[in-house]
Amino acid sequence: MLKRAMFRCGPLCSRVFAVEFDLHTKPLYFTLSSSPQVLHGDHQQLFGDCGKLFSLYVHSENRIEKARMYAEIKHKLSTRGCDVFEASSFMPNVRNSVLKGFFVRDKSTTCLSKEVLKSLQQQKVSVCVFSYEREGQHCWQEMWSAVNHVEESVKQYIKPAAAAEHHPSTLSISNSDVFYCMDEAYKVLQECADIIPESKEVLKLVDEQLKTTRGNGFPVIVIEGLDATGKTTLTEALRQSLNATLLKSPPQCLAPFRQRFDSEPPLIRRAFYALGNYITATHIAKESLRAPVIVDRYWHSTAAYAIATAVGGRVENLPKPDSELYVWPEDLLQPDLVLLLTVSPEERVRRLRDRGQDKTTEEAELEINQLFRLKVEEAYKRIQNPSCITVDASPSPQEVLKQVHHLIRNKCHL
Ligand SMILES: Nc1ncnc2c1ncn2[C@@H]1O[C@H](COP(=O)(O)OP(=O)(O)OP(=O)(O)O)[C@@H](O)[C@H]1O
Ligand SMILES: Nc1ccn([C@H]2C[C@H](O)[C@@H](COP(=O)(O)O)O2)c(=O)n1
Repeated sequence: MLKRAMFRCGPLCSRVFAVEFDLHTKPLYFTLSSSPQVLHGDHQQLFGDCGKLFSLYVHSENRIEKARMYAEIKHKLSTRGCDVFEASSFMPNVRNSVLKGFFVRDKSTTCLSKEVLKSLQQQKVSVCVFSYEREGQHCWQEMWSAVNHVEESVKQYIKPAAAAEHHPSTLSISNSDVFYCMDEAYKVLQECADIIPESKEVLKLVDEQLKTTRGNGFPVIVIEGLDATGKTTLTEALRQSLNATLLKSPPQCLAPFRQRFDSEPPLIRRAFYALGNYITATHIAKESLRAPVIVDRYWHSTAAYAIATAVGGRVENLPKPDSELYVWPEDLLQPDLVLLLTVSPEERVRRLRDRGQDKTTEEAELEINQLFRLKVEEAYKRIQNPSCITVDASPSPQEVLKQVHHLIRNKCHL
């Protein structure tokens, strides 16, 4: 079964592998060769360091199963005290050719990872073990099995490869992390209906919404931004000052299901948020006939967070600014104006602290989160049609409101 799945993904020798060895640089790329290849620099550091080195890849024809298994492995490995690097194998420029996995380095004397590997071996996971020959400075991989430890004696040598033009994760974002039409997100929840009963309730709520097209009504203004940038404060002030209707995405009717879907892997979680936007869209269409509408988060949030999560490491790994991945879904109601609130990282932390965020979460605001925030903000800015206008939200709430009124007057003639 495993071999058949791997065969379908293309022969190993034609695939490129990428390991997120250092989040601040490009992934480390390599291919497989039948002859030994001398390793230098980062390749030598990854493959030549002490400790046992493994790679794990999930194979399943069922995308829901695959996504959940991947998340489960990630969780299992993160609690074992090993070094875990996200990895992928792909065919250059071939969409949906990506297999996601991990590199695991276990430096413990008790071989903590072994137990995890054994439990995974029963599942649709391929495990390779790496061996490094110090004198010849080369490394090879072999398939691993819980019984024999090395299943096949065929050695495949690591051969450094040039960096791919586009980060491999960008090959699988469309309709896995970001959904470009409602039907694609709908299908995901249909596929998980048996294992996540709440999916049926969400789909029922989607079905109940009338398919609406927007008439010539009042302006629709979306307020976007990272958490604690002041969206709630501003949207409430706008509601009062413009006599507007305030909506949110996800809408209130999905609130009882949000926690459930937040605990699911990106494929399922993002499909849930995507459907939330379509429900909010029908509310926008209706309410904008009566008054201006202010929306707290919408598609920009769904796409920006999804892209920033899917793409590992640094901002440079994001899809290029002209990528089709930033294009607004054709079947989703468009707002008239999208404003992106930004504040400095220091000011955000201050606001989070003042809001009473607990110490643990605050402490989690470390560099890795800083990288993530930079990617979310950059992805927000790259989204097209409609693109967003950045608003410096550092001044006082009154000042921010004044700036925003000015923009709304100019852009929406309100
Ligand atoms: N312009 C401002 N200057 C100083 N503090 C502000 C400003 N706007 C909001 N705050 C404060 O910052 C904190 C976060 O604001 P708010 O809840 O409006 O942000 P948010 O973007 O809605 O956050 P989240 O997305 O996490 O719900 C609150 O304590 C709020 O009182
Ligand atoms: N339309 C939306 C709204 C929210 N999200 C996701 C993105 C973040 O993970 C999280 C932030 O929401 P908050 O904590 O501010 O309520 O929810 C989304 O994907 N799409």
